[in-house]
Amino acid sequence: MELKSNHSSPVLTDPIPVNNSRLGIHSNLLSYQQSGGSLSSGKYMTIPRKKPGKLEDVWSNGWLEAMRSSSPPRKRLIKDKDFTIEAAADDFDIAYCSWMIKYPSALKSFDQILKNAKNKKVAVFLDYDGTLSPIVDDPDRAFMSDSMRSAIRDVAKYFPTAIISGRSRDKVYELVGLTELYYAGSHGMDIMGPVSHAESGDHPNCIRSTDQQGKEVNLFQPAREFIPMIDEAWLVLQVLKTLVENTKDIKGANVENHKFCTSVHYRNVEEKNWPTIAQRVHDILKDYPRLRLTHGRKVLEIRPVIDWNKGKAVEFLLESLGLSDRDDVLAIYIGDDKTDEDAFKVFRERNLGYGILVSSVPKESNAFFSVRDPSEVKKFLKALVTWKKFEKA
Ligand SMILES: O=P(O)(O)OC[C@H]1O[C@H](O[C@H]2O[C@H](CO)[C@@H](O)[C@H](O)[C@H]2O)[C@H](O)[C@@H](O)[C@@H]1O
Repeated sequence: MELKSNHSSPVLTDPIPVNNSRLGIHSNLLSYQQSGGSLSSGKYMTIPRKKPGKLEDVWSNGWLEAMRSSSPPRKRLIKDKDFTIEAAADDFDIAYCSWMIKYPSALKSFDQILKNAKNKKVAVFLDYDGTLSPIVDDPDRAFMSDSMRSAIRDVAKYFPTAIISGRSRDKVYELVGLTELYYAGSHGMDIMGPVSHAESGDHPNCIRSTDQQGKEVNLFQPAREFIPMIDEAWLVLQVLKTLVENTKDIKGANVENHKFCTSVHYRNVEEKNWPTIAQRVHDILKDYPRLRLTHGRKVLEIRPVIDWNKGKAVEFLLESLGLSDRDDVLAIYIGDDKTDEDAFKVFRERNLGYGILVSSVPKESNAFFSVRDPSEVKKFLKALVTWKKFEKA
């Protein structure tokens, strides 16, 4: 892929070397001294023992409601004054079908999508978890199937293709393992792309580096225009350590390091302990005004308050690829999570192309179309490739 933009965002080098063994740290795998010096001196920071806040905090600010509604079960619970019953599959299917009037199947609407893609340059943006890999209990085992990998490899032969994930860039690259793609990690705050043209290296936003296999790549940290990212990575590292320490007694809690953001998983935490985990995170964040919280699928995501998200990352990539503000470009974004809504919104507002929501339950979205699950994502990607092959032939 060719990088052409004159986007004003400068680029930083990797500020803090990421030690891969620290990715996906489980709460009880990282030990701390209770007191000590600073991180930079190689010792441990002091983790203040704080007075816990009140549980009312997380009720009143809506965290618990958001936690309960993330990743809803397939069957709906119907609540009555005296009893709770599971809605019958038929009722559920009716609800899903009426929802699909608003968000039609991207597979069934494929001809309509193609009609608009004709004679246009298509760019493909893909979220990772829940989109390319099924949601599983252990984030370290969210593997993509070989057939999905091969579908994406084919897509990248014909279209500029990027993976946009909340995970760290290194982690998502490790999971996908294709050198020909762009990878936007930490919700787009850390972008890596293939070196395909000599001029890419001259790009003002880009520095040349090598990936884990020693292959040359281009690196971008576009949010630098807002704030030095090295400071943010430092802040996230501090909060990560405190989060690990303060959640280690909650069975099933898992804190992941994504370099510019961090995730606190509660998928494996008993629901009765969700208020506790929410309150602990809330108490810690009170001391970090430069960090904010967003909700994902049974995960609390902590990231810098900077005005950067998956939507901005898509805009940045399109511009960098010379595909911005052009009538002959159609972008497609496929994602399943709340953070993907930032991208869907940008797609709608700027008429960039089509957002496709991956969901097997009805939910409100800024996407145009829907698919049920990663297997339908794969079908869609394969169909795109088949169309392009025939168009070229
Ligand atoms: O932007 P994404 O690529 O969708 O990343 C968002 C989060 O994805 C991962 O968590 C989710 O998937 C896990 C594995 O299936 C699942 O166990 C978890 O409950 C989901 O929230 C990742 O582990 C998180 O760090 C990302 O923030």
